[in-house]
Amino acid sequence: MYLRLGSVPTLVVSSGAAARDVFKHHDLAFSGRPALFAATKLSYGLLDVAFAPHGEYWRQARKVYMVELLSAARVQSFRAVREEEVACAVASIRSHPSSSPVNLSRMMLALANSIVCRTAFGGDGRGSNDIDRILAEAGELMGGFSAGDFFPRLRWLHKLDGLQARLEKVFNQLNDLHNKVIAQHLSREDHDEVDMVDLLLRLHRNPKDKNIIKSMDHVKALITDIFLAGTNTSSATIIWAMAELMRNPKVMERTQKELRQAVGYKGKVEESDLGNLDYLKLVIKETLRLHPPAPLGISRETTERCTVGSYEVPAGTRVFVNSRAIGRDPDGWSDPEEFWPERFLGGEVDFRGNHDFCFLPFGAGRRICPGINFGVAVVELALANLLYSFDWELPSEVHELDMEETLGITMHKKTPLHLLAKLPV
Ligand code: HEM
Repeated sequence: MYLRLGSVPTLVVSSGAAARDVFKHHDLAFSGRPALFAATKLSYGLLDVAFAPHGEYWRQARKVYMVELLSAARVQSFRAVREEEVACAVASIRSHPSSSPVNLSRMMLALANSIVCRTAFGGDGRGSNDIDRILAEAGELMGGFSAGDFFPRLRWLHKLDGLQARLEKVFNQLNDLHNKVIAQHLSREDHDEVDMVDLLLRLHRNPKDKNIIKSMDHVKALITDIFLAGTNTSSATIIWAMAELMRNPKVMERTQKELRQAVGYKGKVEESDLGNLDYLKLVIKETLRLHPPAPLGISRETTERCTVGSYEVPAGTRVFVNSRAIGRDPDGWSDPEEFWPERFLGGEVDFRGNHDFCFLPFGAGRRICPGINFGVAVVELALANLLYSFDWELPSEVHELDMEETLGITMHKKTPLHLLAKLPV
């Protein structure tokens, strides 16, 4: 679909066939990102990965993520943090009166925030309402509408409409938070537990890598990315999965049966159990097909002119890959609107867009999400423990769950998910 949004030519990729053409034949040309108003400020002038223009800095900074911060081994090293935080969330649900519904949406966002906070900043990650508030505001500004992004010549308007002032305020709060955390890290002695700030400061001190992490602004920008890309996406996925399971009791029953048989009576699901939970993994894939938490990804921009199908796409075109529409494309999926995890049996469809490009919850190509291991680890462990530890019921006044979605960079369930948690008999 080709549109003109304001003065910006815009292409929306909304079928598996079009996505295949883009990512198989033109991935390089589609690897740019537009320099959006809020993102440019909050990323310290595009020193992050998610919004950095395609080029040498982005390549090197992304390598820092892939090798140092988000590799499978590094994600594994944060296992204790995930297990402790999930256990804490389960304990808090247990202590909640069973006759009153739990606000799972709020709880899962707090859980994702604590996990990301502890892996990035160290410490206990809790009692950080300030961080949650700053991140929520920053995320809202990143995903919100800004006229200057569609009429670049009118960016000066944001001095008058309050957007610039709001952005400055949130940026300063974020920056103060980073300064505090960095100062704490620089002043402490050698210690065993290593967090992401430690790793980036080490790279900053290492002369070999000095050309990548040149300044503290680079450290702050890379950590900001992890927060903004890693919290809402994981919590939204857990909530959509729980909502679908409530609407599909047979799938719920099968998932819980698998879990309780595989884990037995030990009282909690540990990461070492996840390898035996094949059906749970199908449920997560099916959730991401129907409800990709970043349904339009992060907007891209073509770096050169190219031809997609029979259409000329000029350089500088803004591009959205609509993974929500692609996941429901009737040419790629039978009964696409149905929640049916068994469709993924056989396992050849993975998260990396290798199924005729009909399943792209993490994007595809050079700019595919580098946080897949991290995000999936959080979603699997949290969901497994919620389903193992409790039987879930709708509050008596709710007869059917509404599945309305929010608009924005992250697609949440519009009304928070409130459920009754019962201890299994
Ligand atoms: C369920 C969880 C997640 C989903 C569904 C998700 C989805 C996405 C999507 C759709 C993109 C855009 C890719 C593209 O342009 O093709 C993206 C990019 C990105 N994600 Fe994720 N994400 C998740 C979790 C995470 C986590 C946990 C982190 C970090 C800890 C992370 C970090 C990033 C970064 C840095 C980018 C930008 C990559 C680049 O521009 O090179 N994401 N993600």
